Amino acid sequence: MSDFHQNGIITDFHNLTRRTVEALEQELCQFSRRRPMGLILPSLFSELEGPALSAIVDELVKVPYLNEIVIGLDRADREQFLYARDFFSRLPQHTRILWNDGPRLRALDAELEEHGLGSLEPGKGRNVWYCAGYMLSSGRSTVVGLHDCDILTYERGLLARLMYPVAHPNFNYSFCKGYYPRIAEGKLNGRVSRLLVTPLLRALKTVCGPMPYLDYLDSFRYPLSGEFAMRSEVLEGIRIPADWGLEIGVLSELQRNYSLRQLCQVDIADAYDHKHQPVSEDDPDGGLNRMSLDISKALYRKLATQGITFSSEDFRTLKATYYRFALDLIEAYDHDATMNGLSLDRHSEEQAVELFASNLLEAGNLFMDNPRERPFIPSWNRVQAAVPDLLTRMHEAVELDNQGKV
Ligand SMILES: O=C(O)[C@H](O)COP(=O)(O)O
Repeated sequence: MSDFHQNGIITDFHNLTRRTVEALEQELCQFSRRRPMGLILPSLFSELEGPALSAIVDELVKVPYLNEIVIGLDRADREQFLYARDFFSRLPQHTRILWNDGPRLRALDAELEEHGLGSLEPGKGRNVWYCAGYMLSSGRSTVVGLHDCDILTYERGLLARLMYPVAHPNFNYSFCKGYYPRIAEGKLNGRVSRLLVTPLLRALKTVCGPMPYLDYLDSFRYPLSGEFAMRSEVLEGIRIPADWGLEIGVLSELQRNYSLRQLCQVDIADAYDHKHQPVSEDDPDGGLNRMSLDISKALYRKLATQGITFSSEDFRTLKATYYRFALDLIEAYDHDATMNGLSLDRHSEEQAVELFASNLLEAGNLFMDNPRERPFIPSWNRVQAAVPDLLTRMHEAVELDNQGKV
């Protein structure tokens, strides 16, 4: 049961009374008449074969207020796309699959590249971006939700709670981020969020001095969660990073483009579990190793846009400050876990912190060597200015693919 604390920066929606999903859905059905709702599911083909997605679809079948579901399907060949059509066909909502690797969408991607707007690395960021474009072209939803496809603890109440603050016709929120504790099998998870992002934000406040931007990011209880809901116009204006900086990038764009009174977060689950990536100490291109590099670079780039300059000495100071904050937090997490009858492997937590600390320096070097590196995908506003009919053609391409003309 959560408390009712408000952090004074963004509004926090708690779960104080455990309302039933049916009660929430009844209201959402009414809201949907004024604010039609859609859902984006960024998925890898491999997730169709994993343990989570089939159960997620079983829950979505029962959701009565959604107008459309758009699935972005990555890493699928023709047979796999056809299998996916079958897999999602039991959804009663208006459902479309974006076959990102199919010839039609590939051709549009190549066209964007010719305009200097493409050449994006495949990944969740790019997948979400294309789904957003499709949603804009379909015009069916004014409120759009998004969640990962590897959630093992999925219940449709999670979606209802995520959509509610943005869907309520009398509320003026443009964006809502979900939060939850990542706990499973008696363990505290969420390693990058707990051991990198939180202590890094606090260290940056010490090294760079107080900044509203850092307080804002730190006010999110789970800044890396992949679950959010927004008004559809948000999709047109934001520039999303294509790499693991996606979540930090989205939050940063929201702070730039909206008043804080239009942003909120919501408690969406008592416990959340998903597919865990390895730390990958020896592979800077994989697992949490890569994630921590991308996130650190995303933060440095954003701070640079706020007028902060960094030198090598600053990165060394940041590393030392971060390390101290992170060790103190491990102690707090450990004690909290103990009282809750959970466990925490302090040795592997400290090993992860050592890796993240050295990645802060590495990310600093990469940032200084190549400050112009921009993993950002252009906003849809810009794409529409450059290629005005692209969204219409993308809509047609998706329709043909979904009719099975492949
Ligand atoms: O949210 C996070 O911190 C990362 O996605 C890692 O999560 P995990 O430790 O639960 O795998």
